This record gives sequence, C-alpha cells and structure tokens, in this order.
Amino acid sequence: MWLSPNTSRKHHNFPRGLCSPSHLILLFLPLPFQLQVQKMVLSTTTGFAIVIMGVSGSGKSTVAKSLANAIGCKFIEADDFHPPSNKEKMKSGVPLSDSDRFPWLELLRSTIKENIEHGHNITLSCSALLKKYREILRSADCDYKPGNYTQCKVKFLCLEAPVEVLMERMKRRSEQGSISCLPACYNPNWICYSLNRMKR
Ligand SMILES: Nc1ncnc2c1ncn2[C@@H]1O[C@H](COP(=O)(O)OP(=O)(O)O)[C@@H](O)[C@H]1O
Ligand SMILES: O=C(O)[C@H](O)[C@@H](O)[C@H](O)[C@H](O)COP(=O)(O)O
Repeated sequence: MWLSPNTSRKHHNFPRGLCSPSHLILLFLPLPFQLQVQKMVLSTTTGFAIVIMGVSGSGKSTVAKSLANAIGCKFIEADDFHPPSNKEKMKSGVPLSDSDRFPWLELLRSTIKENIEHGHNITLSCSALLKKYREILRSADCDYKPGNYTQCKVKFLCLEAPVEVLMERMKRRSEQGSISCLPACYNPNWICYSLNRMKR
C-alpha cells in the first residue's frame, strides 16, 4: 500500500472517540489503510504493526509518531536499533551493506513479533526499501505465508515526496548534524531508483 502525501483523501468512519486534533492524521491515510487502522484499534486480541517506510526525509518518523499518538499505541524508531557500527557508518556517510542490515532487521523482527504476540499494536518507522527487507519484517507474524499481504499483521505504508523536497529536508538535517545516509540521499538518481523499483 503506497501513500503519496499530496494525494487527496476522503474522510471515513472512525470509531467514536477517534476525532480529536491528534487524530487528524488518520484522515490523510488512504481508505484501505484507514480500514486497517480501524481493525487494529478495534481488535482486543491481536496485535498489529504498521511500518511507515520510505527514503530518508520522506517523513517516516514524523508520520509513524503521529499515527501512534492518534491511535494510542507504541511508536518504535528503527534507527534506535542499529548497532554502534552501523550508526558509525551512517554518520560517516558510508551506505550500509546487507550484512550490516540483516542483524538489524532481525532484531526489529523480534521486537515486532514480541509486540504482536502480546496483542500490542505498534507503529514502526523503518526505511525497508527492498522487498527482501520487508519480507523479514513480515515474518514477525508467524502465520505469514510469503505473498499473503492481506492477512499479514505487519502492514507497510510507503511515503513518497518530490526529490526537491527530500533534498531540502536532508540538507537541513545535515546542517543540524543528525545521522543520515548523505551520499545516497544527495543523489537524485538513487532516490528515483528506490521509489520506482519498490514492489510489495
Ligand atoms: N508532511 C510533512 N510536511 C512537512 N515537513 C515534514 C513532513 N513530514 C516530515 N517533515 C519534516 O521533514 C523532516 C524529515 O522528517 P522525518 O520524519 O525525520 O523523515 P524520515 O524519518 O523519513 O527520515 C523533518 O524535519 C520533518 O519535520
Ligand atoms: O530515516 C532515515 O534517515 C533513513 O531511513 C535511515 O536512518 C535508515 O535507517 C538507514 O539509512 C539504514 O537503512 P537503509 O540503508 O536500509 O535505508
């Protein structure tokens, strides 16, 4: 399920009580996603995870945090789970390799698994740019059969933003000294490549 922030959305029926200002974010989600969030909120027995994914600066943390706040669930920032060696690489602008990413994704999988198995809902901000990374996170649901996205308790929402917006945000972020994957993010071709090649 892919969301572009500029796409217009219709307002839909949320359970009573989901109508304070902090819930406004829900109205900006695509309808199938709104329904998923309703299911999440109404379920008392099953935990769900919503992964807000996309490239650096696409707004993952902002949206995942607001969504968690709106529906009263836990927000998890995937960047907090990187080992110091990955953080060091990202700080120096060295892109991570898959062998850097796999242990990190496996740790995230265990965290998602633990939460959904205890019936807790979570939102997670994580780049998850390749299908193989998303499949690792989906496998946190022990009932997940590869390709059965509808039943999977781990849902993905991909944020997109125009390249100029991403560049501006990354520039601002680097000026503020935060960690980011600068060389990759400063290359517009890389950004387009990631966005265009993303499949479920
Ligand atoms: N919808 C939005 N409109 C305007 N600014 C936004 C929006 N979403 C995020 N931002 C800003 O963009 C920057 C990057 O957002 P962030 O959530 O950290 O992105 P990511 O987690 O994908 O790297 C932050 O300064 C944030 O305030
Ligand atoms: O929000 C961000 O700035 C990025 O998404 C970033 O923090 C990400 O977690 C790392 O770059 C590792 O992930 P990838 O190299 O797999 O994107």
